[in-house]
Amino acid sequence: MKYVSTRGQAPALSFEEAMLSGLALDGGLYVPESWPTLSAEQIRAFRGMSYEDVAFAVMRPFVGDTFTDAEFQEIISRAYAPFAHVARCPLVQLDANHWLLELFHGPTLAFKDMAMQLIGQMFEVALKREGKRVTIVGATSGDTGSAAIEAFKGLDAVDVFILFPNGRVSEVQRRQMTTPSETNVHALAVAGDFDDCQARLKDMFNDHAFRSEVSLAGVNSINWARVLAQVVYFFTSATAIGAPDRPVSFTVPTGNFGDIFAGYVAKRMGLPIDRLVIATNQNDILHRTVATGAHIKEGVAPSISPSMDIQVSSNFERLLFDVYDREGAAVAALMDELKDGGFELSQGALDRLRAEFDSGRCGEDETLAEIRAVRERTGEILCPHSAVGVHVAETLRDPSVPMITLATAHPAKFPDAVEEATGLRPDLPPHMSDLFAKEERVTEVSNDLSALQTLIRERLK
Ligand SMILES: Cc1ncc(COP(=O)(O)O)c(C=O)c1O
Ligand SMILES: N[C@@H](CCOP(=O)(O)O)C(=O)O
Repeated sequence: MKYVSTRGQAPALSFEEAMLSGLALDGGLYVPESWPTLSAEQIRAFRGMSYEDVAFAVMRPFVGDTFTDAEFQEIISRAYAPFAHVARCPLVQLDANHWLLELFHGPTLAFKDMAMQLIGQMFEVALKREGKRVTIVGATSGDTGSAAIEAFKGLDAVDVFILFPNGRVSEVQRRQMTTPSETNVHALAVAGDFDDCQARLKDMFNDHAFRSEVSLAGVNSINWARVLAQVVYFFTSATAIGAPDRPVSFTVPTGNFGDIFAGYVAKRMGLPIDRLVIATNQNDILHRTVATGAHIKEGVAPSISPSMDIQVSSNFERLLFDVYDREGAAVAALMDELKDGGFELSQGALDRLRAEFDSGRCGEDETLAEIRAVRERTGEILCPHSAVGVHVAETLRDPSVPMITLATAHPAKFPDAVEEATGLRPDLPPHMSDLFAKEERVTEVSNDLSALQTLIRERLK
């Protein structure tokens, strides 16, 4: 399996090369050159299998000869061992035909662990074998950063720098990033929003001299391996409630479009998904795009679901590549227009988008009301991101088709919003009970590429 850039101007790479290099040299994102498929019989056999065994079967066709089967099985088993739930990500029933997929039982309490724990193991094996050392730089609106730090802290072959928007993550998220004492971890509070952090990260990748000087690597969903690992739970959850013998729909709280793109990949691989529903908070560029065909940036407005405070949705580029018939030049032209504010989808591309995706938006008051309503109706306590998902799912779903909404973070990461909605302040689990007692280590930086590069160079000395 080879990986090609969405902008069509970078060399095709193997899985290992794509994983270790992150962004393509032409500024595009790597995608598989074709979508491998699984038969209905293969998918049906996932029922009753362990998460790890399904993960192996789903991801194997993408990995090529980067890992032997035995090596890959070992990597998967080490990745999911620290999860607090035997199912890794259990389904919880909300009503007769609506389920929550709880993706927050990993060490940092967000769905990012589902992929990041695996990537940590894959990087470790690949770097050891190649005798390489890398500098990981990540951009985060709160959850990717803590998951990356957890997965890579203390590793000899890696330094990890995380850019987060100063003052725009929850206190739990910030402390998860600033309290680890391992010296290979560097938390950088950037004067800007998440889009600024992600833009500076991409600038670093596009500065080819800097990129090779520091052996830059990325673990955001820029990295194909991140998206791939997230495909697995669409299979485990859908087969648990009857796929492939009945179609299932998914609602995904969306920001950078990585998680829902993973659902799209599962569908391309043969999983019978009826609708993929994009759920946004008030930062609703993706909802506006589906509704109107115009993909126009507006400023990021801070919300109570801060991890989705994103207007430049990186992985939307991967979808554009497919809906524009895999023409890199067309995608590159759209990305140029986006720098200047946005673009209009062609009618053909919009039709293809709407053939797969529905979308909805959930405002601040609706988010609080949804947390309250679900608590009263079912006893479940949702984080604000998951509440955005449930609200949109309830508004749009066809009651005759089973709906699975992704619950992307533990409510204790966002206690203020949960308390405002329900009067209850959720507790952190025991392994994080000393989070507020630990000393923080953080560097405040301006939203400036060369300042960031200088800081990274100095820290690496
Ligand atoms: C808790 C939470 N929910 C939802 C999202 C949105 O996921 P994606 O960026 O893959 O669309 C994120 C981060 O992006 C998140 O941290
Ligand atoms: N919500 C994310 C934003 C980055 O997304 P990624 O999937 O590209 O890593 C976060 O919490 O950091």
